[in-house]
Amino acid sequence: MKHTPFVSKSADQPQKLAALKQAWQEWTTSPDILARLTRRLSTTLSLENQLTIFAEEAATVVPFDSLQYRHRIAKQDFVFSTGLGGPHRAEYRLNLEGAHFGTLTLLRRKRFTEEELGGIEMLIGTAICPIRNACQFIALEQTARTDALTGIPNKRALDEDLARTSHLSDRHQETYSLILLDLDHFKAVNDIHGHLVGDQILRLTAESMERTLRVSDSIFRFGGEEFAVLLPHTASNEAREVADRLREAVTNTIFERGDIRVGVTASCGVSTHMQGESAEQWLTRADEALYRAKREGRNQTRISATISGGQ
Ligand SMILES: Nc1nc2c(ncn2[C@@H]2O[C@H](COP(=O)(O)OP(=O)(O)OP(=O)(O)O)[C@@H](O)[C@H]2O)c(=O)[nH]1
Repeated sequence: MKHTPFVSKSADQPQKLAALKQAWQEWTTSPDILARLTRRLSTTLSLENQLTIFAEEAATVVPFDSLQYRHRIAKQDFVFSTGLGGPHRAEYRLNLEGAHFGTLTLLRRKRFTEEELGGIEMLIGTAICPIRNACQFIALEQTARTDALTGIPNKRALDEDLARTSHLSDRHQETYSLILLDLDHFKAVNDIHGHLVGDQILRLTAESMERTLRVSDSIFRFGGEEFAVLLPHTASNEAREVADRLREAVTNTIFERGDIRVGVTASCGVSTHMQGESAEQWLTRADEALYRAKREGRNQTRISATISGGQ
């Protein structure tokens, strides 16, 4: 067990505690803008909230017409903008310890004075560490939602999106379908050609599926050789067509190296969200349909039965 040393009370502890109490009162009620900005920024890791706070506080000392921020985080553009802009701009590249954390621009109809520019720099100097933390938090969240092998969203991302989509489907009576696609006899591919070839086929499969889908559709790596596709505004018949197109794309994806040519087929299970159904129940129905596609010979699509019937 870890030994915790006994800490003796120092004689001046009451004074220290009183000083702490006073510092706390000053900290929480301080009219000092930098203290207030620091305190407010420390309450959130959301980059959007931080930029809103920054804009609010900055506007109290340097009025502006628009604040814009842009940064590319984890391969995605993050853009934030308030107001309508103006011809004069004060633009800052946010750099800290050799890394870049976006570009922040203030726009105004009236020219900025030197004093105002100095003031903005002080505010940015105060905000840059929290902004760096928020950028890194977004990047970490993105990594946690991404499959390392294929670079597409992973099962965690699917679970989150399915829960949100079930909710949306119930609230707005919108039609969402889910496809589970599983490569056929993939174990044999690994056994015959090795795991590295198997990995490459999984990457190629993900790429060709992505190319086949609409921008509004989302693809996930659900498990080892299993993918999921979420289709908004899509009923089961249309989803079956998409599933068949995906299977065709997979079949046409051939791995080639030297004399080796490896192709795979895929089976699909489709389910369309039913009112009141949980994400888990929805996913289970797609999985049952996939199981039927496998059992009935593979390289085919099966649709989960709904109230109006299925096949
Ligand atoms: N190369 C590679 N193989 C994987 C990965 N994840 C899972 N697999 C393999 O995928 C195979 C899945 O095998 P099974 O579950 O028996 O399924 P199957 O051989 O595709 O057969 P059916 O699904 O019934 O058609 C196993 O050999 C796993 O090792 C991966 O990331 N890379």
